[in-house]
Amino acid sequence: MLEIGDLSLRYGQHLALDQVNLRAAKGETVVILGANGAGKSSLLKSIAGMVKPVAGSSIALEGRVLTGRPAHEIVEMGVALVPEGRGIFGDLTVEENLLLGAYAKRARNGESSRRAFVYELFPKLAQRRAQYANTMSGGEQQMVAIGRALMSAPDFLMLDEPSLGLAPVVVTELFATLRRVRETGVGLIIVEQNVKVSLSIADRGYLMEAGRIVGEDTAEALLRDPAVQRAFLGMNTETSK
Ligand SMILES: Nc1ncnc2c1ncn2[C@@H]1O[C@H](COP(=O)(O)OP(=O)(O)OP(=O)(O)O)[C@@H](O)[C@H]1O
Repeated sequence: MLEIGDLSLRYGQHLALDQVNLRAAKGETVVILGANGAGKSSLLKSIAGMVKPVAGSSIALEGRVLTGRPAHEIVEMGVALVPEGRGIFGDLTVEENLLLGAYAKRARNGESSRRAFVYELFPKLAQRRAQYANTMSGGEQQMVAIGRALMSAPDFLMLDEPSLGLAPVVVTELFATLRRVRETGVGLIIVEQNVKVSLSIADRGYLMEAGRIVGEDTAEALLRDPAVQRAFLGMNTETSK
């Protein structure tokens, strides 16, 4: 279980996260919804150790404290982030990018079987393992980013806007693949603007507004929630009733 308690984050005077509470279990898929600037990326970055939360915040994995640890230690403890914009190395090949993901000590055993799993998940990467990452399409680069994160043998995989800039058919494929990742027992925490497709593979979701969690429910209930439909699914629930 990944447990976040009273997590707050400041950028100077700006309170980007205000006492956020959230939990996710291994094998569970949790989606975080919210408008631009709600704090979704900041939440993932805090968990990943890329920004430092306010004292009193708590982030724990199976009871072990993650708060305040550097990013590489958090990867070592089993939490990996696929950042917004992917963060892959364009002048390295697909395979070199994947191998960079396996630097964690926890990933040294079973490195070749994990690589085989990534290539099975993304056959296109297998065909193009020697191609430079910056010559790949947006969807393929997203596969490289996810593949690289999986190479660290995470218990929890966090994804920041994985569908950004991808064609609808590519998004559908990507989420089908994430469903397979989840079947391996990995917990998924997904920040997504594509609410319908992300809730369709999720177990639960959280709603964020101005740095706070303002709602939490099962994915099914959120899909039916008029407030979610109005805010994120472009439905006019006043007239559709
Ligand atoms: N490095 C930073 N310095 C100062 N303010 C920041 C920084 N990063 C984010 N913020 C601010 O913190 C708030 C939350 O930003 P964050 O990127 O977490 O939101 P988000 O929900 O992920 O939004 P988006 O969907 O647009 O990416 C915003 O008001 C943003 O302007």
